[in-house]
Amino acid sequence: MSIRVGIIGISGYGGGEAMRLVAGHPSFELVYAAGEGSAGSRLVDRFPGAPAKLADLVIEKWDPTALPRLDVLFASLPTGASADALARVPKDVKIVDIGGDHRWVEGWTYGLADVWPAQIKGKTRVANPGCFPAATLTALAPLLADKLIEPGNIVVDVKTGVSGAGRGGGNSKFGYAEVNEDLAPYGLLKHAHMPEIAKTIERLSGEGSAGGLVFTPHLVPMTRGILATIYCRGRATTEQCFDAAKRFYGGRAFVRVSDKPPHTKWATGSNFAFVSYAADPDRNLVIAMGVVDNLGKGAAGQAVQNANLICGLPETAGLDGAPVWP
Ligand SMILES: NC(=O)C1=CN([C@@H]2O[C@H](COP(=O)(O)OP(=O)(O)OC[C@H]3O[C@@H](n4cnc5c(N)ncnc54)[C@H](OP(=O)(O)O)[C@@H]3O)[C@@H](O)[C@H]2O)C=CC1
Ligand SMILES: CC(=O)N[C@@H](CCC(=O)OP(=O)(O)O)C(=O)O
Repeated sequence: MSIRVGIIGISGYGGGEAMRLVAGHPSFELVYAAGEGSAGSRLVDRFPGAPAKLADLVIEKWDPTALPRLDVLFASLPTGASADALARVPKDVKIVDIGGDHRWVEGWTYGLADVWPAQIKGKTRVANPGCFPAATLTALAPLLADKLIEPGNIVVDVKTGVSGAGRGGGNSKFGYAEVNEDLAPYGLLKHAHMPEIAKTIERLSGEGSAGGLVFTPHLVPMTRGILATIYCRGRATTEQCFDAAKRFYGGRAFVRVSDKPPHTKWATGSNFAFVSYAADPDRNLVIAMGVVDNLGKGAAGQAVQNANLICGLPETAGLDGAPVWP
C-alpha cells in the first residue's frame, strides 16, 4: 500500500529535491504539492524534467485546513513561515519540517538521522537539521560520544554552495556575477545555525557547555555541497578518531568514514555524509571534516530518511541512488 505524501514549498530547491526523491521512492506517492507564488502552476511548468506521473499535478495554495488525506507532509518553507501553519495540520499527518522553525522545539524531535535513529522512529513531528549542522554534527558525533574532544572549544569553518540560499533567495548577492570567482565569509558570530549546533554538541557530549563554539560559513561559487572543517581541542590520535567513527557508524548506510580528506563532489545528489579526521596529540589538536550535499543530507535526503524512520520503512528506501559524478 502506498504512503500518501505532500510537499509544501515544492517549487523551491529543498522542495524540488524532495519531489525528486519522493518520485523515485518505492512506497511514497506524491498526492499534494503546495506553495505560494507558484500556486496554480503544474509541476512540469516549474520543473520541465518532472517525472511523467507527476507532470500535471497542480501546485495548490498552501492551506493547512484544506489538505487531502495524507500520511506524511514535508514542509520546505522559509524559516519563520511554517510554525503557525504546521500547528494546524491534523495530528495524524506525520510532518518532517525541512525549514528551521522546529529545531529543538518542544514537541518536535531533532532528526539527526544517522546519529540517533532510534529516537526518531515512531515520532510524528520531526525537525530536520540545518544543512551546516548536518555536515558538522555528523563529523563531531563519534568524537563527542568517546569524549575525545572538549565540547566547549570547537571552531567550525564551513564552505557552502550557493543553492544553500534557496531559489527564492533571489537578491543580487546570489546572482552569477556576484558569486562567480568569489569567496566570502558571512554570518560571523551570529549565524542562525549556532544554537542547534551548540545544543546538539551538549547532548552528544553529555556534559559541559558548548559555549566556546565558533562557527563561520563561507559562500563559494559552486551549486551544491558543504564542507565543514572543524578544529577541536583533544589529545586523541588520528587512529583513535577513525576507530571512534568506524564504531559509531558501523552498519549505518549513509555515513562513509574516509581515510582521505573528503570532497564536496563525492556527495552530490546523494544522502551520503563523508567524515574524516586528522589529529596531533602533542599539539592538543583534532581536525574533523564533514561533507554533505546541502540539498541531500542537508535537506531533502535526510528528510526522506527521517520519513522512512517515522513510517517504519527501511531507512534507505528511495535513497539508494549513487551520487552524480563528476
Ligand atoms: N537550500 C538548502 O540547501 C537548504 C534549505 N533549508 C531550509 O529549507 C527551507 C526551504 O529552503 P529552499 O528550498 O532553499 O528555499 P526556496 O527559496 O528555494 O523555496 C522556498 C519555497 O517556499 C515557498 N513559500 C515561501 N513562502 C511561502 C508561504 N507563505 N506559503 C507557502 N509557501 C511558501 C515557495 O513557494 P512559491 O515559489 O510557490 O512562492 C518556495 O517553494 C528553508 O527553511 C531553508 O532554510 C534547509 C537545509 C538546506
Ligand atoms: C548559502 C546560504 O545562505 N545558506 C543558508 C543555509 C540555510 C539553511 O540550511 O537553512 P535553514 O534556514 O533551514 O536553517 C544560510 O546560511 O542561512
